[in-house]
Amino acid sequence: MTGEGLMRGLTSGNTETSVALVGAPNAGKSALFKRLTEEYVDVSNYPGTTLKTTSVTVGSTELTDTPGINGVSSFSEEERVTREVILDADAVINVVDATQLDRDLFLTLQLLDMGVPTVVALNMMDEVAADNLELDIDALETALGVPVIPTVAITGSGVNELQNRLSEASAPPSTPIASYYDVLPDDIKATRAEKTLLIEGDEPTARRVDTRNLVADGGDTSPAAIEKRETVYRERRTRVRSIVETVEHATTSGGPPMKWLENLLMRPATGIPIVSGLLIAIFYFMGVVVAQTVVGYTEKILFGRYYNPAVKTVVEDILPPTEWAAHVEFLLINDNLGLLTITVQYILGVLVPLVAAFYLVIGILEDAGILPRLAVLTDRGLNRIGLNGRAVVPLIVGMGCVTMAVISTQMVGSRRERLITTALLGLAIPCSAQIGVIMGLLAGLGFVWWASYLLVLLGVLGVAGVFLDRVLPGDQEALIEQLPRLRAPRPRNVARKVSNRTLAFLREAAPLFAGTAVVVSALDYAGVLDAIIAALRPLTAALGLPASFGQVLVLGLIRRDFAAAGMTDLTLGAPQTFVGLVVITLFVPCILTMTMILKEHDARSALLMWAGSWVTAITVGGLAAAALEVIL
Ligand SMILES: Nc1nc2c(ncn2[C@@H]2O[C@H](COP(=O)(O)OP(=O)(O)OP(=O)(O)O)[C@@H](O)[C@H]2O)c(=O)[nH]1
Ligand SMILES: [Mg+2]
Repeated sequence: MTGEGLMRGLTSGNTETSVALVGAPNAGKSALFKRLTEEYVDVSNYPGTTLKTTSVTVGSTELTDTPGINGVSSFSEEERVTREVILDADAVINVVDATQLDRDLFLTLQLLDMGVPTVVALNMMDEVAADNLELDIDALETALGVPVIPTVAITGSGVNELQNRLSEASAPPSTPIASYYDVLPDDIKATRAEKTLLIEGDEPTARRVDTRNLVADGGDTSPAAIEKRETVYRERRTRVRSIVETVEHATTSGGPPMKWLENLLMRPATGIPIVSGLLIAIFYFMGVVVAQTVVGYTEKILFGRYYNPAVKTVVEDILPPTEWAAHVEFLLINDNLGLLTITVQYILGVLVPLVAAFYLVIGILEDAGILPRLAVLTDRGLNRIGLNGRAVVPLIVGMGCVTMAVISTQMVGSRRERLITTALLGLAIPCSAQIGVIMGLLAGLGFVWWASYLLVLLGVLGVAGVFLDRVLPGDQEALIEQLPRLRAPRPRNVARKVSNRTLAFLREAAPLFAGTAVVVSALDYAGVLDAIIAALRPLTAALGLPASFGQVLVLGLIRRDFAAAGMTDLTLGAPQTFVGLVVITLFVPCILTMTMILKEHDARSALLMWAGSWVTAITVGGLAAAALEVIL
């Protein structure tokens, strides 16, 4: 679209007109917003994608994308946000899902009752035919008394006409609700919108308009007000039903095309096997294909064989043979965390593939409408450890890569649950790099050791989950998911998301990680790491392990798989190996993960998790060593 006004007719002079896209969750508001403004916003196949408003000015029109709502009352945070935008807007584009008229027209009628100038974008028109429905658009236009424009936001069909007819935005001069206005005091100073909301018992409106005469006491939630609201709602529902009956007709029998799959997914007997299969596939793709094969290649071949040696040669050639240059050289190209070598390798060779793969999988799940279903099916089990079903993806992803999982806690919802998920991930979920080595060592010891290891981990996971659930303030958040229909993911949308999110992630994470790496390198150079190894001697002795295990732990501060690999270099008996493996699994997250925890949470939580891992690892390891002493 070009720079002329979005609403050609409504625009008067240079003053700006504000137009808001308003509609039910998942109706396609953001997809339409993208079409109208060419501005990137997230479009996903689940309700609640948009949580904040986004505004863009095109010509002299400011267009705002809003969080989805089912009505203009002020109950949830999203409803409050959208309500304010509606009250301030000169006009709204009411996005209606054409396959959900019964649900969506309630909001439409409410907007019209409020007298908000409205045009209706009748979206998802492509799915109407697939659902074996037929809509009489002229009849709908007549019934509503405002323009109704059929659209398909993802293809852009109808968008031009929508722009052309925006100037016709209007509301009928009067609607059935007007008959209730006389219950309000005569001298009340309120707009038509405010009067409507008052009758419906909207609290912020009651506070804004002087309602002292309106309700004697008991505020706006008095029984009288609630009764009015219910009457108004009931009548509006009746009007919706009668409109739907006139405009919607079924063509042939049969349901939406993916309905059978939706049914299979929601029935536990079939849903749980399908979802388990899916989770295994995700684990395999992220944990094996990407975290091991792809990253193995980028790390060992691209960086190990070509990039790092080349950079080293160049740096060594350039720097003069002086003492200060030796310091600089260490910071730049040391083999643990050199700023130009290993740090770049971690960011580009490890993080980028992991993060992009994660966003790819999530993008596909989001677009297909699978995420909310995964959450619903796993909700029960996760409730026991203070989480809800939305934590399932991070926990699975964690077995691939804990760093990636910490990022994926973004989808968990409440801060409290994100903290619990992150803490559990950091504590007791080994990442794939570790799992490989650990499984190898355990396989050598035999099944009993393997099973005991698993039991210890699950025990720690359970205890830690229950503990955090108890001590963290706040309540567990119930999972309320409206299930979107299943749709084929759109490659372009997924690709766009992957690149946008990966770049955004890199911009934030790369400097943070580089900073951490320099600090750790400096500590290493100053001999602090060696001092730590020495200081750890009493601890390793208490665990019944040789002093060289201290070295393993210090490697583990940097990367967990370094620690695991370090274990293979030690010659230990079965009980010692077992204790050592338990300790390095529960031990602190790697510095890449710590960087992410720092980015996603606050410094205090990150430090607590880090310290908590030390304590847990040593305590559980010590207990295991003591128990083995008694048993064996
Ligand atoms: N088939 C079809 N799919 C559409 C159409 N418009 C949007 N979608 C898809 O519907 C889903 C929801 O689109 P969004 O634009 O994110 O919906 P929204 O109204 O912004 O949703 P919230 O932000 O959650 O309130 C996405 O998967 C879109 O690709 C359409 O006209 N036809
Ligand atoms: Mg949206």
